[in-house]
Amino acid sequence: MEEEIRSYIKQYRSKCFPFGLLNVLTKLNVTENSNGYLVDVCLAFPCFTQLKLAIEKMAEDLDVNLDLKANVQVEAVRQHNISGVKNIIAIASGKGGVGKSTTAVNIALALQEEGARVGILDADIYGPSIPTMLGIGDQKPGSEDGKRMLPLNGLGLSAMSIGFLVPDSQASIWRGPMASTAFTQLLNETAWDDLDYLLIDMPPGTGDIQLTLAQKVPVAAACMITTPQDIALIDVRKGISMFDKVQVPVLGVVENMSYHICSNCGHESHIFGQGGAEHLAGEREIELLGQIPLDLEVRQGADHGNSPVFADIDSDISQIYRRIATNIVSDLYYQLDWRSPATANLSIIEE
Ligand SMILES: Nc1ncnc2c1ncn2[C@@H]1O[C@H](COP(=O)(O)OP(=O)(O)OP(=O)(O)O)[C@@H](O)[C@H]1O
Repeated sequence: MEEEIRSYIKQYRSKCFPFGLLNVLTKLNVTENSNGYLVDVCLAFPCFTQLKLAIEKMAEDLDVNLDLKANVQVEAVRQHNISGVKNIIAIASGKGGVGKSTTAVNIALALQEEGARVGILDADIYGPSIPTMLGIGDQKPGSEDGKRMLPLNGLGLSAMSIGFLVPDSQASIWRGPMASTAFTQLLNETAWDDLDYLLIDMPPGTGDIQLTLAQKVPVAAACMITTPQDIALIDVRKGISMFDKVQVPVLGVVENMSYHICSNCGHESHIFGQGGAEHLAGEREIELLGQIPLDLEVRQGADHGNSPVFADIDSDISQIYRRIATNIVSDLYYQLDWRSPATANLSIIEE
């Protein structure tokens, strides 16, 4: 039976494991136990939900009782000198107010649920909202060595924001160079603690500040957030071009406020339009990473520092964020070893 289990794992394929489940395992031990068999694995990226589905299917197909033990060991896809962080992912939007910060927080929480160590850095110098969204707006970071700040912890995430350090009114008068210096200081002078992923909540827009950040920070990849509205999609195209310019791969686009489901009758309405992000993804050959509904609990969570992803990991909305989070990190794993300029070992010859 041990051999049957191993060969099942080798041939198991799904959207999350297109090259087989074995391809993403850095450890696989199968041993008999009192219940049946124990499958003990180590994953190369966080995807507990998809792994559990695979193991459940295997137990059914092989008609055997299986226990699962899993952990995650993520590698850096790009070399850099930010200590305590393996992979930096920029969460960006062209237009303001599309729900970028809310989505960044919920994706970070979903990644955490899927088995990763995750941090979030609020680069929105002019309107830092991460402290409020994580319910830690009234806290101040300390320091152990007098040199680097300790990140604060909100809903299990390591977090740093200019909002912890200076009043909003002070940061809002900073000019471009001052704002980007403040941000790079925040990134470099925080004692990040062995994070698999640091998500950067980028300031909205595609101006000089955003360009400088994209250039200065060793970002492994970017992920764009948009609403289905034409005006947001126009700006997100500019954002993608900006990342192209600085050779940061854009993994895909997340459509936020994609639809709304009426809590009384279940009718689905497309308040901000329909099909826009899908069209954009096709046009720019990037992935549509997922579609998030306009949801009351998402809004309440963001306002009160308690996300629905944290409150109920099995709810429908949690599953949507978890799927998006897994799509992002699996893309990073499968694609970036050859797409990232820092790790590329292919040369493309134009004919
Ligand atoms: N899926 C959603 N469902 C309901 N409300 C949402 C959703 N996403 C975001 N919101 C709400 O929309 C508002 C704007 O969200 P958020 O602050 O995340 O946007 P942003 O793009 O980061 O803004 P800014 O450009 O100012 O940084 C917030 O009140 C948030 O609660």
